[in-house]
Amino acid sequence: MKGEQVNEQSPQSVIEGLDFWRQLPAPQQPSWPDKDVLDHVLAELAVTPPLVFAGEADALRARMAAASRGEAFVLQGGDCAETFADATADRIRSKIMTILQMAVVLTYGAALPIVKMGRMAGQYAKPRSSDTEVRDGVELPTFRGEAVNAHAFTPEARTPDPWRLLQAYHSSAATLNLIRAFTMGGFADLRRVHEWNKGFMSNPAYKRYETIAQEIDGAIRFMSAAGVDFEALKTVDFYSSHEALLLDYERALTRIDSRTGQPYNCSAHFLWIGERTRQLDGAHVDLLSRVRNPIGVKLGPSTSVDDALRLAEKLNPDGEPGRLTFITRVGASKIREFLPPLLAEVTKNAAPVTWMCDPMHGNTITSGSGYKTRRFSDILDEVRGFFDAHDEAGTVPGGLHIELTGDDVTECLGGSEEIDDVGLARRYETLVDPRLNHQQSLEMAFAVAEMLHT
Ligand SMILES: O=C[C@H](O)[C@H](O)COP(=O)(O)O
Ligand SMILES: C=C(OP(=O)(O)O)C(=O)O
Ligand SMILES: [Mn+2]
Repeated sequence: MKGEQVNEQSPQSVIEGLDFWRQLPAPQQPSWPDKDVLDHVLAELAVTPPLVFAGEADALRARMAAASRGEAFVLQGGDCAETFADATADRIRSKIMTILQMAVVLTYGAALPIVKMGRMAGQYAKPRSSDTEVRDGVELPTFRGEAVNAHAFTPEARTPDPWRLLQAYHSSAATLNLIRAFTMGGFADLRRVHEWNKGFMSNPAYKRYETIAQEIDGAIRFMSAAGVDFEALKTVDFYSSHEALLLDYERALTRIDSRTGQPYNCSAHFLWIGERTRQLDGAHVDLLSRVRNPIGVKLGPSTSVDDALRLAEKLNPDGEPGRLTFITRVGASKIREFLPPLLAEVTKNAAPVTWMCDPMHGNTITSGSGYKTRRFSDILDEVRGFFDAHDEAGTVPGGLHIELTGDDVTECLGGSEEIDDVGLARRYETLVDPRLNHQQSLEMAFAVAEMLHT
């Protein structure tokens, strides 16, 4: 079949192969009402400048390979669903601050460099459990992320609009521009990030992390006294990522690298395939099998060992280090049974993968008051189960994938500030899944640092 063979292809058949997914089942795609408008928008997108440079994706692949060997640890975090309205300087800054602050704590806990990656600058499309939502007897299409439709519960808002794809591109570009400015322009200075962490620790609610906070402070003082060049620690590498869900968009942003002649998805450095779209013979796996970026696949509780092995074979046939990350997301109650056989068999039969833990998506519950939420304690428990399983298997826990925001929202239950069911109503803002707020995110970093440090 045309375009089926991935390796050893002529440049023309490589390009043709990038459209092979169109012949395959593609779940979770919007029902665009006007195909002509869609085609017009896709043609515009196809000639936009790439958002990332292929060489940056290569650099990230090398960092992910380091994480697979235990020489680095990945922190990937951001909103479940970014919104256009929140692509403001303040909101982007506080998300970056949160991730940088967590990274400093984790650097100390893991005694490893932290690979920093945002679910940012492109996380505008959502897979959903149901195609429609019913409120008071009215049924409308479900909200699928702002690249597709709007959240308001009206027929107009919920009708997919292809122009939103272009808006998602521009919003991603603006976000990435600011991320690059913040992380390269002095804002990320280690001493400054450390001062922010001291501000967090001044809250008595976090007293239990005092020992580790003092140790970090001591380490920074030591570095200073020893004459470490803090100027070199003023900038950080920060990578973008999102779920590669909308295949028309992802295809339009897939470009041939002028250096190598190879295809790269230039919408983000790292793309992942979601739990609902990881079918081995499906369109999502096919398209991502053909680009050179480092990629991830979410693995939920129904994943068999065979599924994982076949995904590894299809997505990383050359066994390239750092190419493939498995992001497990099974829930605190299942992780200790789920992970050991998977780790054993993948380690024995597949090329090395980077293992990450998403402790969010397997722990979603509905609170008594009706909010979609997660318990901080369940989230931490899944992370603990992830580390324990790797410890026992002798494999490497490569990183964490977290839904978080830099704002003071109230979407997840618990944490030392003890957000309870009533408290959720105070500031519940997410359009899809509940996020750790700024404080809960930092608390999580301290708790994980303790796990890693002992
Ligand atoms: O973010 C992940 C999924 O899109 C989300 O959990 C789906 O949620 P739903 O079950 O409310 O559709
Ligand atoms: C859709 C998501 O996750 P999953 O595919 O693991 O359900 C997500 O990361 O927001
Ligand atoms: Mn989510």
